[in-house]
Amino acid sequence: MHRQKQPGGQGERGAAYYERRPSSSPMAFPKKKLRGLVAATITPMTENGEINFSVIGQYVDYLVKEQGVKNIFVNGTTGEGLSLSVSERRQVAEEWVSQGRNKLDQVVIHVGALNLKESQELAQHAAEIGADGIAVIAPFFFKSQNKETGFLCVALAGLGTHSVDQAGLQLRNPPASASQALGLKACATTAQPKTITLIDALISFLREVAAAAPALPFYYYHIPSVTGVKIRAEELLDGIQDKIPTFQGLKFSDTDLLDFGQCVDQNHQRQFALLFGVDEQLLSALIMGATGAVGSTYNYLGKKTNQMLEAFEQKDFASALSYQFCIQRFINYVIKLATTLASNSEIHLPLLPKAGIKGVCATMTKDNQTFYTLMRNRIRPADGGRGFGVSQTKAIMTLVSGIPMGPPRLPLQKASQEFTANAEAKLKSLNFLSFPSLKDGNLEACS
Ligand SMILES: CC(=O)N[C@@H]([C@@H](O)[C@H](O)[C@H](O)CO)[C@@H](O)CC(=O)C(=O)O
Repeated sequence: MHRQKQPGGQGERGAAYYERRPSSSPMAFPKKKLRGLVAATITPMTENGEINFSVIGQYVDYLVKEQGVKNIFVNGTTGEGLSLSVSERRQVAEEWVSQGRNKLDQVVIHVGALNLKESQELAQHAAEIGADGIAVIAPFFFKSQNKETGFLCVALAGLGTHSVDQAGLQLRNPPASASQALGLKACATTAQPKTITLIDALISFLREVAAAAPALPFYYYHIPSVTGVKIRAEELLDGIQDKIPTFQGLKFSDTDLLDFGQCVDQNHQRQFALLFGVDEQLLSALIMGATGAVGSTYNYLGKKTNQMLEAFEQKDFASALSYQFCIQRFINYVIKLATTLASNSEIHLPLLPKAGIKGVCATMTKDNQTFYTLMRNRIRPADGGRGFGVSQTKAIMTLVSGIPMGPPRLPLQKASQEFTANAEAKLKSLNFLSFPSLKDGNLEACS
């Protein structure tokens, strides 16, 4: 990033030191492609839930010096972007850009929101403060839907082109009487159904946001488990640059490797950055052709994951696999731990002792066992639907980095002390608190 202090910046803080790039100027291609690890940054908070800007400078240094991570993704899922006000999102973006100057390679700001105006405002702001890219999730309250909009009537002599839809009717095969009533006699026989797909509608939204920052690379942030917008990313990619000229890539936070593989397969000219977002499966995605990765664990397992990338690069697949398995052991442990603790603390049933569900089940009737199993499977932390969420990431990062990340915003709940103690013991047993190399004989620690 090449930012200079300049007077007249329009940052939220009225700061005079943000380089301004006119957001209407065309993007200077080719821009340096986003590669390698990208940490999905946490938004540090004080114990009373306010943003703790004071530690962001220290956080940048930690990522660069201790984890070897020089790209960041701000205000995403891990950063609780959707739990912050627009004003807070602007301030957080400014602080990361400012603190990252001359230290970080790329700062991508997630500007997705439930409404277009806010997204556009944030996109424009990201351009003004000199961010390196913007990313957008699919809006998930009013989701776009597949919709047949009616009938395009083609080549109607004497009538021009009309559609039944324009007249407010949505009939699949309009009877002649309907067409006659509309004065569209020829339409009934020449009409073609016109379908606006969910993807078309989503792209229309994304295009409008991208247009608000035409000088910035644009990334689509695909995270269907959280948004519920279950499109196939490969379909979105088809011809995308014709529709969004600033499109530069995809952040793929999903486990569907068929879909991801097909994204890579159609990226013939290798023009897009295809960034994988499921940290525990990164090696599989690298084999498929991922060009980089965005994730929460790179905040504190960046060094370990970089070792995996290096081994992969050198075609030392056995070592790469060992690193991936080590990382999986930790993530798998945390998923199970968080899920079990959530079950124990959220079900207030008289029979539940400290021993946990397993212990209870041994002494239960079959019906009760089934009930507990059902409850256990239903209970998940609110963030992401699985055991690994923002609360856990904040607790682990605090532990590993020593930088206080604070609690998450409501409705998320702070991870319990029990969680933190167990996670710490696991990190120690895996030697993850000192990040040694596998090649130095630490394989045992991971096994
Ligand atoms: C659902 C979720 O939060 N996924 C994480 C992963 O990094 C995830 O924490 C990790 O793979 C552990 O499961 C990222 O994809 C999210 C992310 O990049 C972001 O915070 O924007």
